[in-house]
Amino acid sequence: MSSSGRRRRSTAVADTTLTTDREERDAKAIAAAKETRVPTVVVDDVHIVYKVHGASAGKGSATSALSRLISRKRSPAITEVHAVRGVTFTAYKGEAIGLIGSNGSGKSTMLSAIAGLLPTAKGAIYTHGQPSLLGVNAALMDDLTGERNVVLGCLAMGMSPAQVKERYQDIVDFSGINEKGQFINLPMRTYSSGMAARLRFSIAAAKTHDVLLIDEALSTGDQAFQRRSEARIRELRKEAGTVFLVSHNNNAIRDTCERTIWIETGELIMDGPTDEVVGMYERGERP
Ligand SMILES: Nc1ncnc2c1ncn2[C@@H]1O[C@H](COP(=O)(O)OP(=O)(O)OP(=O)(O)O)[C@@H](O)[C@H]1O
Repeated sequence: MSSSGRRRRSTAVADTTLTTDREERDAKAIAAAKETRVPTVVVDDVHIVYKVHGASAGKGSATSALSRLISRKRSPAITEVHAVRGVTFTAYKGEAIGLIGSNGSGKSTMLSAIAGLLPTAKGAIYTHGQPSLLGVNAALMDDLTGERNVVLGCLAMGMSPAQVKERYQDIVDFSGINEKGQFINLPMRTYSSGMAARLRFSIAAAKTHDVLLIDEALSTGDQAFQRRSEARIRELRKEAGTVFLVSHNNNAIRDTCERTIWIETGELIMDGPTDEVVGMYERGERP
């Protein structure tokens, strides 16, 4: 065999070992979570429907809006978007669960509903403890400095001023915002979208959450930050509750979550060990 052939084979052997290790880890984690059996989130046949007002308003231009005003025509009918269709699953304490699926499949909608930000049209969601949604849109104030946002964000999460003082430097260091200058003293509007997302993640990750819902936060940081945040998610999981992670980065899902739920057009396609589910998703297969 040529040396490159040998190299290829040894890489393949290493890959298989990695996969087997991961499969073993995932199976153990799922079994442990089921053994302790403390359900943290129960999603029972949930349907979520967005109601879009004036969606069929013709061209949607200023002229057509003005002509509607002048002619006093009633606003057009409400259009419904059925984003989640009969999804059912139970999450247990200590689990980190990945949510995957193509664009518009309903992942973010599902997270918002678990966080209690969207009502269900049918079915119910029960949570044990307080779910916290950490999305790329989590509210920080653009005109305030990073420093003020850290303080306000921590207070808003229920930390005491003394706890904020104690954790402040760790949060700034974790975010890496100051790696390229004293950005923490500048208004948030001067941050790149990646920097802002890193700061949001760092603030939310400073606290132990009962149920932490993370929407795409990991894909915005650079490699070093992604590694730090993956390690922090593992810690958070140990410390307390359940972590949900929505991401298009399958490697982040593989490294962070032992269980994955695959949603497509609002329906649950598969729920099981990450390697199995992500593997099928990547191969374009269906169970
Ligand atoms: N505020 C909204 N109003 C109306 N429809 C919405 C709204 N937000 C999402 N939708 C629709 O709901 C469906 C699910 O969207 P959602 O954002 O949950 O998907 P996603 O899986 O998170 O997508 P992506 O991977 O692109 O972030 C899509 O058809 C989308 O167009």
